[in-house]
Amino acid sequence: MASNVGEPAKVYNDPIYAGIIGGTGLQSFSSFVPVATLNPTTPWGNPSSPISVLHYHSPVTSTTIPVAFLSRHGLHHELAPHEVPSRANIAALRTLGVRTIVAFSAVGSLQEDLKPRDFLIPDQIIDRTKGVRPFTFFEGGMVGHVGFGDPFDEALGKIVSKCGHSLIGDEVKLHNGGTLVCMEGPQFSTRAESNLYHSWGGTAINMSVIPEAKLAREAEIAYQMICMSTDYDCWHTSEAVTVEMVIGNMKANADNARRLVGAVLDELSKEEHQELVRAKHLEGQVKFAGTVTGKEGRSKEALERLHWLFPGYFT
Ligand SMILES: CSC[C@H]1O[C@H](OP(=O)(O)O)[C@H](O)[C@@H]1O
Ligand SMILES: Nc1ncnc2[nH]cnc12
Repeated sequence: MASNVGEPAKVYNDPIYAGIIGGTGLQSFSSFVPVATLNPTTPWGNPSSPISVLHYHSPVTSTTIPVAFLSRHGLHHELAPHEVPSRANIAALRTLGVRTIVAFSAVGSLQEDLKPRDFLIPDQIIDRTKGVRPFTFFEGGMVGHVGFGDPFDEALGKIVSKCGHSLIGDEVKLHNGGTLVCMEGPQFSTRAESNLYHSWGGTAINMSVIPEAKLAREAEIAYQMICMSTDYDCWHTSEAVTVEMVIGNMKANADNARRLVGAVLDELSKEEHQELVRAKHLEGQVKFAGTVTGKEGRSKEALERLHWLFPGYFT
């Protein structure tokens, strides 16, 4: 509930089905109305940042929907890609009710056609992280295997793809489909690596989609990343990527990101998408995917953690 003294409240009692994860250059969403600031804790620690509950009023459906916003690298970008507590982020969002996440990322382009400031809705991932980030909820005495052949949610991806009309600027394009390479970082790629990813047909590169997308799948959350191209990495003949380049292009494009989210929320607030926003198509999947471990082999600690995330799923 919103407090009436001008400050956002510290609790919010209604379910929040839609979540936004902001990345580099997108640490807040000031165009929506802040109604609560939540500081949840989880069995996997604290999320990257407080979670802001924002109200979005859709001019298309004349409804107001609550959205949970979380800043991936912290409020001031203090967390490196390998330090992002993705399990806590996804677990905290799920526990608030979130079943649909649109996640933003600044990416380097691996193909000529994807120009800096263009948007990309990827549909595949190549994982080049190094295994140093915690990447599953299922460990320590409870094994689980979820499908990840299509790492993004197809239905949600289609909705986001339909919203390209919201972007302004003659040159700005929204590209549908493509392969996102996720590297470990925090250093950018070598030129040999960048050439390799380009030759593989990778579309873009970042340091964030793994393990976020894997954990969202484990948490039965429909997840789509929206990539904003900021540079041509270093395979291209133009100037090699620098942080200034990334931040500069992100700042220039932040308005477009907000417009795109507005258009996506206009769609998601339609009656016909209510099952999707609640990820009804994913509900219960993990109950079966997570029953590999026989009852005698299940550890009490793992069961307790999973019970927190999926009450009633595992005994
Ligand atoms: C600041 S350049 C590299 C950094 O930018 C991207 O962050 P995010 O995905 O959170 O927007 C990329 O993944 C790297 O973490
Ligand atoms: N070139 C690049 N490599 C990895 N992550 C990035 N994020 C933005 N540009 C990037």
